[in-house]
Amino acid sequence: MRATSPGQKPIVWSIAGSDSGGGAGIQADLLTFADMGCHGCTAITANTAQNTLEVAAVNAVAPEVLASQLDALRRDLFPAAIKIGLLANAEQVILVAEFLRALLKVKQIPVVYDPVAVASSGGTLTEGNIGEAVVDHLLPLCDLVTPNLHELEWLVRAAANDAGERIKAARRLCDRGCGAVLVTGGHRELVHGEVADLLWDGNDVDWFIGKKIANNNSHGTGCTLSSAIAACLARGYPLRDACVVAKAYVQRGLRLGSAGTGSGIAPVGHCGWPSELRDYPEILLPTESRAAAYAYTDNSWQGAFVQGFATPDTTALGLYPVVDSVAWLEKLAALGVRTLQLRIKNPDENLREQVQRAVAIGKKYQLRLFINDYWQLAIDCDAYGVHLGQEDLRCADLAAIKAAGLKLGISTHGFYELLLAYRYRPSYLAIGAIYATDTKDMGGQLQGTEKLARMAELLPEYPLVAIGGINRARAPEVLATGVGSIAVVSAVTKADDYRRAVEQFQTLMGPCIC
Ligand SMILES: Cc1ncc(COP(=O)(O)OP(=O)(O)O)c(N)n1
Ligand SMILES: Cc1nc(C(=O)O)sc1CCOP(=O)(O)O
Ligand SMILES: [Mg+2]
Repeated sequence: MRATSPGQKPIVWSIAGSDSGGGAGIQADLLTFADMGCHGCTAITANTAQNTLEVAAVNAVAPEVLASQLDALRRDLFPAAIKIGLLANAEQVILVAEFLRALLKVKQIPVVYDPVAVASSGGTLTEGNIGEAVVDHLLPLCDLVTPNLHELEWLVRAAANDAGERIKAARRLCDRGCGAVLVTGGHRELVHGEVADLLWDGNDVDWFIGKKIANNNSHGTGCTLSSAIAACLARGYPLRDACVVAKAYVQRGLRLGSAGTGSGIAPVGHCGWPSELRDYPEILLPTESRAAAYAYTDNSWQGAFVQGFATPDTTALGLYPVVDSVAWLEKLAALGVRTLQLRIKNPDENLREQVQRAVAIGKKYQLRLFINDYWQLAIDCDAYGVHLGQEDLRCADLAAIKAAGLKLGISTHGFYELLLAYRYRPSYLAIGAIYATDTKDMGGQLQGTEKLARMAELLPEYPLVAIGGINRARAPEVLATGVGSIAVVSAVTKADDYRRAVEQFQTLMGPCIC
């Protein structure tokens, strides 16, 4: 992973309380920002006297003390994201809301609010009930609010026990004006052994499911989660990617942290970027049977949930040109290219015949030939494999694709989609767009090689394909991330000399995997 010099680190503010025990609050936030490659700044709202057993005192700072910290930061260290934690009284809530309102007029910055009111040791942290001030003044300024179940119930004044109640409460909170709500489920399991967090973004439900870890080092998990999300947002991650990476960071801290610090609930560990897949949550799919326990229904998802598609003969699929005609397939197959895709976006009445001819060429040259989009035709024509996008997963008959023995490749754009697609255990996972491309409008969903390397690190043995804006000059940087295949459209089909382009890629990747 490339080191980032201090000057390049995104700045993240934490407006929160100090935990003298070093487990939660500002202390946890700064450790988290550092682990996630951000520079942390703080505006301290309260000086809490805490250890792992109790909250002995809260000691809110005076409004002018809080305001002077915020003003100093605004003048020099403008943030890329803000995390808000403990606000000790209604006056502080209103002060922070007014400050934010002015700041957000200068520039839109993601704001993540962890509505801390009660410490994990059970001690109350606020002076009086600040719930009304929070809902009226602060929520409308927040992009994400991250309550645990107690905090959710406190803010909406309703029970949030079963899955249906949680979804309803999250929707009600979101209706008060915040962008999204992430409800952490650590306190009550819906399915034994599973810690499920619920994301409601105003339109869709998502459940992120982690394995329960029975260690006694969970102090500061809420602060750490919200700080990790803020850090990821500061780094430009989309919301869902930020949530799953942050959940993995906390899971890693629970797994690797030390349970022996203090004699009560020990601090969660801060153990660096989550580089192991086992810490990442499973994305719940509405088609799987346990979705009922999470009240997760979505009629736009059809078909059965199936896992485990045919594995290719190698994890390194090599140079992978994506072309729009049978003629291109034949020309490239003749040059020794082994992995190819037929991607016809404007089909005419001859589509079936084109797929049949493509499959025949595939068999003649023993290609790993994937048919894009047309999974039914691919099955009918006995193709080697099919490539599907995220939207296709809702309606394609994946059970039929698997039963027919076809290989399945799935497109992904970021951590969330990667984890979602991985649930199916497809034959390969494509990650894009790595760079800007003129071939397809990717709506700015660019991954870059740093993120690609993070994703490749999670799945070291899995067939991974990088796609989007890759040319001969960029290929070494892409291959250095650990992916075994590069998919290209224009670098081959728009090359002045496609033979030379293929030869150059083959030289780079080695003939054995092409
Ligand atoms: C190898 C590879 N990766 C990604 C894509 C994109 O597929 P999809 O998201 O289905 O988009 P379209 O190609 O259908 O526009 C791909 N085709 N191949
Ligand atoms: C078809 C396609 N899918 C992408 C994805 O990220 O899913 S990027 C892409 C275009 C790739 O073309 P080129 O090599 O010319 O940039
Ligand atoms: Mg497609």
